[in-house]
Amino acid sequence: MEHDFWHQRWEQGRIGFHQGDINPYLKEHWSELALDKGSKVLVPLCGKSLDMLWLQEQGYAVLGCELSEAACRAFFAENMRVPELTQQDIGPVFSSDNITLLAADIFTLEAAHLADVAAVYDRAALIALPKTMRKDYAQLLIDRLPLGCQLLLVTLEFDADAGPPFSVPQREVEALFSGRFMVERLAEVALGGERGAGRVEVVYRLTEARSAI
Ligand SMILES: C[S@@+](CC[C@H](N)C(=O)[O-])C[C@H]1O[C@@H](n2cnc3c(N)ncnc32)[C@H](O)[C@@H]1O
Repeated sequence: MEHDFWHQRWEQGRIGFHQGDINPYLKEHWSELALDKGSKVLVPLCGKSLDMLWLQEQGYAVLGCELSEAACRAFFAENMRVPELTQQDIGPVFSSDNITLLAADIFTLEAAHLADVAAVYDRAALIALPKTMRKDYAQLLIDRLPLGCQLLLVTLEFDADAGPPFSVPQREVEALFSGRFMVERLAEVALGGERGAGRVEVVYRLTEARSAI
């Protein structure tokens, strides 16, 4: 997906992916990672997701990465926070109350940017990317996340190739991540309604495979 595609979506307010409430799978399954409070959680392709507020309220430090600077600004403005703004090598960085958003292309992140990350929360990140980018994204996480990292991943499955969002079946999740992580399917929920019919949301936990430790 080209950067312009996403910048236009934000400029035009075509952000149907944004949820006005906390993601129910996050609330239900986050505790299954058994992550120590105070740990740092990476939220890739974070948009202005309210899930970041929930994670912070649970006692975690949040590191979001989002291409759109407008989305980063909207996150803080809409949640009544005035962030500190600094410029880093990869782009502007907004921080307030243990939430740091990097307004940057995820593919420019180096291991140093991800130091101390203990877990990743991916909702609508992997499935936002076309196939070749999904490979690069998974490889980036495999190569650059610190040892012992875990992921909570929410995907969509449906019978079509077009996107975003893209359908990412379990066999692809396994192929993408099994080089480092053990993939467990925690839950699946068939969506209803006109937009959801035929779509299944799937929640995975990815933990470091024994052989990688
Ligand atoms: C489908 S939205 C999901 C946003 C968020 N995860 C949520 O649940 O609301 C995908 C987001 O990824 C951002 N994005 C797309 N490509 C990106 C990239 N290469 N690096 C960082 N962010 C990117 C887009 O601007 C968009 O906000």
